[in-house]
Amino acid sequence: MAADSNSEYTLDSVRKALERQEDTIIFNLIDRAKFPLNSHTYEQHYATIASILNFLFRNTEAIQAKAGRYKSPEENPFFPEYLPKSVVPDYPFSKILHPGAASVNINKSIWALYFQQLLPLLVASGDDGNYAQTAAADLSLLQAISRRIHYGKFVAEAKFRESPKDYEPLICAQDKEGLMKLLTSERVEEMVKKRVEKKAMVFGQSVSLERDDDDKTNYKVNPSLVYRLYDKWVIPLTKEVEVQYLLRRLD
Ligand SMILES: C=C(O[C@@H]1C=C(C(=O)O)C=C[C@H]1O)C(=O)O
Repeated sequence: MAADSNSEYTLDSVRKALERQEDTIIFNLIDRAKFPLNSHTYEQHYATIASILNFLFRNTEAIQAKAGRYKSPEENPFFPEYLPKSVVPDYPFSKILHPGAASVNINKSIWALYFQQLLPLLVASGDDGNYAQTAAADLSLLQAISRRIHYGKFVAEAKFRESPKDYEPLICAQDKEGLMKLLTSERVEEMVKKRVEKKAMVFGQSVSLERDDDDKTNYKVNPSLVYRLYDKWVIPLTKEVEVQYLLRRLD
């Protein structure tokens, strides 16, 4: 989002940015689902690297860090302990978030959920030998999911600015449950889940030039899985980021 000025920064503008990120996540789900599980990608078969995934992920993050990716407050690395310094000048991003935002990074939880719970539901079993391409698809999808979840920092800041007097007492009391209750909007959550399910139907349908009606039964990714992805992981983890950010907001 990188609002050009704080005046453009509202809960509505943040929600519009979250909506736009849905497209990126769904197309990355479609891309990963092109490959079977390709478990070889994740196993240690080589003396010099932990796995093809690990090798590609750490080196890609390192290159992207040198190009300045993680200077953006919207980006959070999976392996921050291995990142080289950026070689490009800093971009003057709007100072929207409280400095404590930099210490909020739940990518280790996202990584575990992705490989233990989501991936087995997303892909077919099997091996087609495309291990580097599979790892690249995992990387892109994990970065898209992580970006969306950590956008919770911007959501939380917008909510705090809208009603600081509601949030300050809960932050002072470090009341996680109270903060979670105050920031939750079940109406918005249900709308988000239904919208991503519908997008999965639209983006994932097979388009035919021979038939007038496109095939609306064979989707590239199961729309109900996308609903479940948001319901069980993306939304709860976004709210966890919101709470963690708010707990530090008055530091
Ligand atoms: C992101 C927000 O905060 C919470 C998380 C939501 C989500 O992850 O989609 C939606 C509504 C809220 O419960 C929001 O209010 O828009």
